[in-house]
Amino acid sequence: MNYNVTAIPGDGIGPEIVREARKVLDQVGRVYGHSFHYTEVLMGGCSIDAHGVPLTDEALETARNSDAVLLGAVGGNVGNSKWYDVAPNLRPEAGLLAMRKGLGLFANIRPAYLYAELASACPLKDEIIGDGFDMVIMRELTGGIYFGDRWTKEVDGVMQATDILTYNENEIRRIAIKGFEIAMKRRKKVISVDKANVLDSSRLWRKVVEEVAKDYPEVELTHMLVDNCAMQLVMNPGQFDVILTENMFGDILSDEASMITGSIGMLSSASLNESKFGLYEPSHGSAPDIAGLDLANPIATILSAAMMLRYSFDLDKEADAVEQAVRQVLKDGYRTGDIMSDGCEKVGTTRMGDLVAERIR
Ligand SMILES: NC(=O)c1ccc[n+]([C@@H]2O[C@H](COP(=O)([O-])OP(=O)(O)OC[C@H]3O[C@@H](n4cnc5c(N)ncnc54)[C@H](O)[C@@H]3O)[C@@H](O)[C@H]2O)c1
Ligand SMILES: CC(C)[C@H](C(=O)O)[C@@H](O)C(=O)O
Ligand SMILES: [Mg+2]
Repeated sequence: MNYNVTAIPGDGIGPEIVREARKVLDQVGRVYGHSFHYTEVLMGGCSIDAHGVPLTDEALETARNSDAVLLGAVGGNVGNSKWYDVAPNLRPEAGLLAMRKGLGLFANIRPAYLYAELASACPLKDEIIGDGFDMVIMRELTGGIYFGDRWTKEVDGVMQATDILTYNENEIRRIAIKGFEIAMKRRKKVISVDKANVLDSSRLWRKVVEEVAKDYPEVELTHMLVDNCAMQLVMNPGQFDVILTENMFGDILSDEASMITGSIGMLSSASLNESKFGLYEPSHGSAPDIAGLDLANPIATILSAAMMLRYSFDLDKEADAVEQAVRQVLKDGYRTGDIMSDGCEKVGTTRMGDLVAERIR
């Protein structure tokens, strides 16, 4: 089969990690008889430099008309990049948010799994790691505080900034359904994370999630406050199967979950709409501190490409092959710097991509 993929390298380490994910996809194509055709578009800081905006209408249309999108990352050094001090809609990250919203990608799936080989890269103690953990964070991606009204103004001589957090019941219901559906294919446990002791939006969240739960009697639903969840993730990560949560809580908790897998360079992600269309990107950012140095771990992006094969193209065998190849590289003792441990061989971004591609069977 032929698949049309919009490739968005973006900024910082983006071009390096997307190049490696494409290398692996191309090898999948050779071994399994598929062809992946890529159209590259600009998004983020590089688009600001070229076109004056972080995402052009043409780039969004190219993405919309393709079968799936593969993204590296966007953005510069927060606080001191040339793209920082501009209007909110002209920042690199605004390109990504516009793409998520424009393509209706409301369901963000971020799996956090501890490979046995990376146990020593996990900052938690052995007794906490126990038999490891295998969880999925189901994050709402097109609502909440990211997309509410915002303004900065002076009131009585004092600067004030406001960001509004709104959810409606339909937005909550559709992500809750996705969360329960994915739980049905896993260990049938949903922990819904909110701040219902303080926020009205969280109270509505809890109510709607409970309504949806009635359609999934086999799934065990519990609620957890977000501050407790942040603590439980490092105290007993094995208790989580599916974490269902809103946009900003999911952003924060997924970075925390990534670190206990060994490195943020390991956490893949899929952002899906109502159908099979999706945008696939690592959970991490553009890592400007290591850009261009062949230091970035490409595994999160490679595993995101595996998610693309599984969720958008229904190529389960091929997705398994990519995940198995990553596991084999780790078993064979190769590590990028972020997951390095004693007795392993340290490799750079390019070599890590080669090693995974070579192991596609
Ligand atoms: N989806 C995205 O495009 C996305 C996601 C998060 C952050 N960002 C943007 O990225 C920029 C930098 O943000 P940040 O520094 O807070 O987060 P970051 O994830 O880019 O980096 C945090 C730390 O993790 C390291 N790191 C990240 N990815 C790595 C990898 N693959 N291999 C090895 N080390 C890795 C970095 O070197 C850095 O030390 C900002 O402009 C931010 O807005 C973009
Ligand atoms: C870059 C930023 C807008 C983005 C987010 O907050 O969603 C990132 O942190 C992520 O996790 O994908
Ligand atoms: Mg994030």
